[in-house]
Amino acid sequence: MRIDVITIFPEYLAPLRAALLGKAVDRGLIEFGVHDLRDWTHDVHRAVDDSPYGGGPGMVMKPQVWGPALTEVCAPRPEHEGPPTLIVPTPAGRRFDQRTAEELAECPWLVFACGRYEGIDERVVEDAAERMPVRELSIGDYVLVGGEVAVLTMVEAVSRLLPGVLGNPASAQEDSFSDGLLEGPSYTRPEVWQDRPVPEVLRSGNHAAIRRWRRDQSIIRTYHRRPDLLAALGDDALDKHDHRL
Ligand SMILES: Nc1c(O)cccc1[N+](=O)[O-]
Repeated sequence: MRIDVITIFPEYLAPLRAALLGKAVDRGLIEFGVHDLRDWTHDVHRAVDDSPYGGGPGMVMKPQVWGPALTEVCAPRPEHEGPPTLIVPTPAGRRFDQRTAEELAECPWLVFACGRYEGIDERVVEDAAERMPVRELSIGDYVLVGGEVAVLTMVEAVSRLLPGVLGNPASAQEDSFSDGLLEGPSYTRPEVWQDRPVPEVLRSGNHAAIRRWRRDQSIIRTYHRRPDLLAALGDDALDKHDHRL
């Protein structure tokens, strides 16, 4: 997979080359390109924004800067048959969740456009959508200063699903949300800590009972913390177990 990021703060994306992702890059599983949006400015102040039409607070990012940047960064590449998928992190986007991460993990080439201030002139996305798939995505209902943190979040959630990136591929299948439920509690040694024992079933060696206990704990935790996820699952997904919530 190739991932390009366009931003006015390239240094914000340094974590992409650290730890797990850095190893994936070293092993050729992911190719990163980080681009400074100001490289496509033409004035002495290297301005990337201007005041909004219609008035209002804040500034809007200029189409005359974003347009050429996207044209160049998204230009056809010999190693890719088609155009990239353009991802625009925005509080006004559709929710980015595990299913979205799974969909994006199937894309051979992603380009992330990091907006700042009040966002990017709407015509930039309209124009890009005539040449490539565009997805405006939100990682949550809160206000950030820009899209860079959202890009780091999405890139990690997507990259860990790529074959070979995680040491144990099974963990990508068993973690929270992979089956629509929250992950239940986890324990490790010692057997007793602060007079708190590890649940006996986990030490029983009875793998069927352990699977059942873990499933019940996931359902109970999801019921108390994220009932919206349970509602989305529907009854048939929960009928496998006789459980007490
Ligand atoms: N929430 C937010 C924001 O305030 C600014 C850029 C991106 C996002 N987001 O992806 O959720």
